[in-house]
Amino acid sequence: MAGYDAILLSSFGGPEGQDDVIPFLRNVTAGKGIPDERLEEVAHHYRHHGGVSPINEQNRQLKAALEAELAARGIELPVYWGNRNWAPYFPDAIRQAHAAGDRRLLGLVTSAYTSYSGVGQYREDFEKALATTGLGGEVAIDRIREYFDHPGFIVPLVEGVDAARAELRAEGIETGEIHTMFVTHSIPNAAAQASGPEYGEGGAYVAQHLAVAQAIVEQAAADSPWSLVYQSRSGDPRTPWLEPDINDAIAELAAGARTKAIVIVPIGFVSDHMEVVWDLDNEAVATAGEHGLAVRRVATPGIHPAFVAGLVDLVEERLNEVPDAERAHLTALGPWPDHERVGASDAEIDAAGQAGSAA
Ligand SMILES: CC1=C(CCC(=O)O)c2cc3nc(cc4[nH]c(cc5[nH]c(cc1n2)c(C)c5CCC(=O)O)c(CCC(=O)O)c4C)C(CCC(=O)O)=C3C
Ligand SMILES: [Fe+2]
Repeated sequence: MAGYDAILLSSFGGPEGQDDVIPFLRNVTAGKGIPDERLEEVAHHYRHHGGVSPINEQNRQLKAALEAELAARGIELPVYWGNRNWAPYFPDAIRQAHAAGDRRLLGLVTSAYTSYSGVGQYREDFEKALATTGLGGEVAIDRIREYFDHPGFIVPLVEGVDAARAELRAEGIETGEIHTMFVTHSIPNAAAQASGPEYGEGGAYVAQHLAVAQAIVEQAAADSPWSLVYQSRSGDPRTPWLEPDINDAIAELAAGARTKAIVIVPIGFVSDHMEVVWDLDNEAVATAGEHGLAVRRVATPGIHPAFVAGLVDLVEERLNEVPDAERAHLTALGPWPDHERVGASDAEIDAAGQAGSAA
């Protein structure tokens, strides 16, 4: 059995009051060239919600749910929580783990797909946090694989699609009149390509989302039209990002005679955070209404028991060093490979441990 001492729940972080909004946005956008206009617009989304992003509370709940599931399975691993952009920050979480004697951390990232934001940047975050704390020779962080096609992630979405379609049919809308619209975060075309050029146009990022949409359509037996669309673009307007935008896609669908309702399925995010409650529940739902379409927005996995259980399955997969051939996955792309360790080697950890106990 591979040795791990603890889980590091790793996330984005969000503001928890009006005074946090601008400092948070400065953390997110440091050196990224987001236009001021876009920042003001995004600040307004947070301001409208009292300056509070839902994401931290969702992570507190996820941490508690993971702890309960681990305890129920008799797995004695503490869960630490660290973020990229807001407290509790990664260096604090790592210091806390180290102080408790925990050295080998298994990073559980709240991001299901391959992208710079979801993978490369977390790796850099871990490296920076180990450098900041000076613990790079004593603490190791292994990261759990991308879990976009793990049943724990897909099953809650299938349930949501089923329920939304049943509701619409109960209102007299026929199956063929319902369009299932899968939506994820737009990223620059070049960034999508860089996520895995061997996967063709749009790289691994687009390939993974298309595969997830297809898997959900199959499992939900949603035999009506569907598409993959994008939300929340930012950056310089002259830079090409993944399209179509969800609002444009809704307007185009409404122009045809066939569609009477859309089911919006946010497959890009693991919880209902600000991009979901603002860009989807506010803007996209309003766009659908303006075009006379009925609309349902499916919940993200959040703390659905199947998702929590799936995450703990992913932890067990690493603890038990389960071979690739036996790893759960629902698309032909999976199981996605594990990542290289960040920080200390086992030999360094053992050596530092002995030095510590000798002192
Ligand atoms: C792929 C992806 C994920 C999913 C994977 C992952 O989880 O990482 C994600 C998650 C999130 N993004 C979030 C918030 C923001 N993202 C921004 C900016 C950007 N995101 C991008 C992509 C992604 N973002 C990109 C290409 C940019 C442009 C600048 C850049 O190249 O980085 C900005 C700046 C303003 C703006 O441009 O919108 C904000 C405030 C929150 C927290 C929400 C809350 O508070 O509830 C979460 C979970
Ligand atoms: Fe983002």
